[in-house]
Amino acid sequence: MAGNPATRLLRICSSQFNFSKVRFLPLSNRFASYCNEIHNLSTQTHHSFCCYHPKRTKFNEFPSFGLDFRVLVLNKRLYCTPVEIENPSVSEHVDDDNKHINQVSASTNEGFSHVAALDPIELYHRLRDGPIARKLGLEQWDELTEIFRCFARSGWASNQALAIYIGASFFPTAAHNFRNFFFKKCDHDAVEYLLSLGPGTESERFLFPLFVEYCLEEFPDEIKKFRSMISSADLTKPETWFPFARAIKRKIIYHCGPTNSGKTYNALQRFMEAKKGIYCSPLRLLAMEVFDKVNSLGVYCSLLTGQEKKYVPFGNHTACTVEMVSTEELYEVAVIDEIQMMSDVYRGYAWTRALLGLQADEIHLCGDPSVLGIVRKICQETGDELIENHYERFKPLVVEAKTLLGDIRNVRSGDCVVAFSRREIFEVKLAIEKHTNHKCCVIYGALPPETRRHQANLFNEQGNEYDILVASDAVGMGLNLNIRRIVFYSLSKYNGDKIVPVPASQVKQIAGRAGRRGSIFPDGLTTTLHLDDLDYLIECLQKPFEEARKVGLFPFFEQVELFAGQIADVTFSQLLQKFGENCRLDGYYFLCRHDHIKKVANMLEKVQGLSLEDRFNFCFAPVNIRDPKAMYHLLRFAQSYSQNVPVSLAMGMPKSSARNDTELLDLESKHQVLSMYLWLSNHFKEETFPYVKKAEAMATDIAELLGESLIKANWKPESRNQAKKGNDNEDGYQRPRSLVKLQEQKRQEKDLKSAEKVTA
Ligand SMILES: Nc1ncnc2c1ncn2[C@@H]1O[C@H](COP(=O)(O)OP(=O)(O)OP(=O)(O)O)[C@@H](O)[C@H]1O
Ligand SMILES: [Mg+2]
Repeated sequence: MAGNPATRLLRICSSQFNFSKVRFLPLSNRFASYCNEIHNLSTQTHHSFCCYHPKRTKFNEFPSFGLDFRVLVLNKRLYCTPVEIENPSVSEHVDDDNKHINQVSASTNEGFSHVAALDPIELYHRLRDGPIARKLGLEQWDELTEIFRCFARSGWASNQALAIYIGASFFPTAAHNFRNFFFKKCDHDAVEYLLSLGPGTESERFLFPLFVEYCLEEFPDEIKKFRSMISSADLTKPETWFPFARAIKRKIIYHCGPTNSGKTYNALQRFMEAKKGIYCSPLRLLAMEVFDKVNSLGVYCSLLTGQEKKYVPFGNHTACTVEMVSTEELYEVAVIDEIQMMSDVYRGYAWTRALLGLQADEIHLCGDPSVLGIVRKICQETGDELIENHYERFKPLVVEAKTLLGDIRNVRSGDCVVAFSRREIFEVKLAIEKHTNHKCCVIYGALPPETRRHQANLFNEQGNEYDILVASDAVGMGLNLNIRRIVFYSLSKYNGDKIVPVPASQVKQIAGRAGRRGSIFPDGLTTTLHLDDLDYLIECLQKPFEEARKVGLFPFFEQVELFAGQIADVTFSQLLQKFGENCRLDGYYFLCRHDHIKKVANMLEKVQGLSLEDRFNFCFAPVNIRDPKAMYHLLRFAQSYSQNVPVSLAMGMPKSSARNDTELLDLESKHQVLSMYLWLSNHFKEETFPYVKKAEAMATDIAELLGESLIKANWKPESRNQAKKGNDNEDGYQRPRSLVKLQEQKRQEKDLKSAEKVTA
């Protein structure tokens, strides 16, 4: 149906129902304009509209809980409350409620059912001012108790109550008091009507408007408090957070396409031509790759990551990690690489912030099409011009149907074997080096970028024996390596909770590392170790990009500080928790997950004397929360900082490269602590972190030791949590098994069992 939601809504109302009154519950800013429009239309259609809100203030003072709104028809009134965009359309709701109305009117023969048609305000006043209770029979009492019990537990009612600033935590109390109020009065008709409806949806919808009136009258303070809290946790309209960027009419160019299609290359061409440019990378390693490449082409470019600043004199260009980008400087050209990361549950906010906040005449976004729809909407809101450039892969990626037949000994020169855990990576390396003549380089997340780069170079260079790369998904984004074929060792990974299939988008990204244009293998191949996994690989590669429905946001410190002013006596971690529960977001934004931040916040709780801002910043330090040593050092750093004493490194330099996996893990851990020190020195007063030079030198040495260790590494891996035992025996070679297949078998067994149960 054409027209905006308000017009559509009104058309539905006028054509299907003969309403005399339409009543709105408090709504969003955006909804205010709908309301006004409905108001105007009401005069044209001769319907009378009663617009309602708790504080009798203007509509445009109401907050939003979403972009769209939900319409409920109750007792011949239309209730509109905002809902998330993916909820069913207006007309569906109206149709549903139409049924309800029909049911209600079908029972109007009963003497009591006229209460259903009463104005809820009128009915509420009747209850409030009426005489004290009539006696209820035991059965009636029980039934009515059950009806109110259902109401107090109703997710629907609790959700709707947010619109009048009854928070989810207060809702049960409010519902309990409302129940007592109702029982005290026990208006005959209302009770009879409720008993005729019984517990459930219909009684909830009958009670809700009365509940609203009751709350507005009884809980003005709670409502006020919740309202202030809500408005201080307002993350709606994030585009307005960057007024300077809004003052510029920016040109956004979306380089949209699959991997290895030249997106970053083309964006970088414009970057290098500009007088001043910034390149935002998802990874330190990729920022370094661009830094090297651009400088080698004669364009002076600096490097900026959380841990390092390399200023190139006279350089007007910077390659940075996306978290580090400044929204205060002016650029001619900015590049935001891997823009689809906006929808990443943990880090998405950094991309969203860059897109909304960058002050640049031209912003080049490179990525797959998954966030194109949202970028279009954002550009409409910011008023920026959007140009879409679509790309195809230079050469198609070919799937090798033969696979490695479950035998890792079938690897060939130029292969990159991808495994999803550190343990597997070393198992693969060990097996390949033991049973073939190949040597392996390794790349995984816990290695410093310098070591990863060193390993990548060793693999890229021809003429040495290191012709196989064994890597984790850390190899997946944007990097250009000399890979002929990507072999998936498995297609399942541990997601922190359980083993799950690797998502299709990630499989595509990783497979896209094979056969890069300009590399010595321009024709890319991909396959799996196991024949059993091949179907899943093909399925992933064929799957169209899924459109992201939301992109990430995270509050600035100032927003958290404002919120903190509304809540007394909570720890910082509780504060973040409460912010998460109460913040308001527009329909296509979500609040990024921050479990790891809360974990750090909890640990730092015992450190006294840190300001809220210091705490906030410490929580973003890059630390592996599962590594107790790293957590211990972070705590120590924070303690020294809070006492304003120079933060020491307190760490000895390892003498030699690792001789076993424990020593390797120790080197990784030590490097991560140094990296954290450097990060903190860049984010806090420099004088409190006086050992930056020493930390840098140690980090470089450890990265080198790690490189040496990896070349020698021929031991069995130990994971940090030595959970599962490997399946290879001591002497011979045992083929690994397909996890996808195992899972599938398990699922089938489970299905079979439950089917047997059913037939039994
Ligand atoms: N027009 C070109 N001339 C020469 N080389 C090019 C050209 N376009 C791209 N390349 C090279 O092809 C390779 C892949 O290009 P690029 O990195 O831009 O791909 P992409 O689409 O960004 O891939 P991904 O999604 O994996 O990041 C790079 O090594 C790049 O230098
Ligand atoms: Mg790229």
